[in-house]
Amino acid sequence: MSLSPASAIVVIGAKGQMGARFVRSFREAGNPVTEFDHPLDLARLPGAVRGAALVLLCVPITAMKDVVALVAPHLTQTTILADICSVKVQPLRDMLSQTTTPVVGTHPLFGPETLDVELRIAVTPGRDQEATDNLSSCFRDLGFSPFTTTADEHDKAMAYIQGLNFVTTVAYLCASPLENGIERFFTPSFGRRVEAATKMITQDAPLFSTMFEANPHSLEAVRAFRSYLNVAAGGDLELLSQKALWWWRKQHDAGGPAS
Ligand SMILES: O=C(O)C(=O)C[C@]1(C(=O)O)C=C[C@@H](O)C=C1
Repeated sequence: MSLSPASAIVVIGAKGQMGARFVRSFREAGNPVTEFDHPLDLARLPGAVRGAALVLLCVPITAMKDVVALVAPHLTQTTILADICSVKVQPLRDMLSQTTTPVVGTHPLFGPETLDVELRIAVTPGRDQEATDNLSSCFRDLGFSPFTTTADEHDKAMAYIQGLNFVTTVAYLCASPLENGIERFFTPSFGRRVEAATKMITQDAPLFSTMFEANPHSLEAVRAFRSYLNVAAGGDLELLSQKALWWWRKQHDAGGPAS
């Protein structure tokens, strides 16, 4: 069954910031949306799930297993179960192990307030290719830009894009002297770095810590970073700078960065 503006949608975690964003998008497209949040209304849940074309789990990764256990008995062969967690290997495992019906993993690569940029969503097939295709085309109709990947490729990339971004930012700020009056020495480029880190550290730190723990590639990313810090400690910044230039040259290069 393909998803259309007439399809009934259930959003669990609807009062969370991302859940609320998806509720709004589906409603604007005309979809009837039934909202659930913590604590789950177990009297309403079975009927809503049975009549839904899509059950979208917008719950923390730590709650995934328990929430899937409550939803799974009411899923039908025509209902797609999907999540929006920032890692994909573990949530897909939680969904697949407790169901026999269509499953799709997704990760919106933006925040609840992101506007004015391409809103990309990583989509990782779980069970039933048609469900992946349907959900991707539904996201496209809502104005998002979905692309398909595997759970492992996703988690590996996000260990660097999100995990290492967080780890290196907190470690860098901790390593910098925490002294009153240091603001006097701020340069524009350092100011931009602190500004870019503000939401991550002041609001999203628990989210990033949870992602780090749940991503199987986190430690390998930290070790890779540490090996480059060792090169810096040996003084070879020329080598590091040359290698880092790959990020700006990669449009022209066929391969990856020179090792
Ligand atoms: O709020 C933002 O602007 C975000 O980008 C949020 C952000 C991120 O910082 O990486 C946080 C978690 C999601 O998995 C995706 C994006």
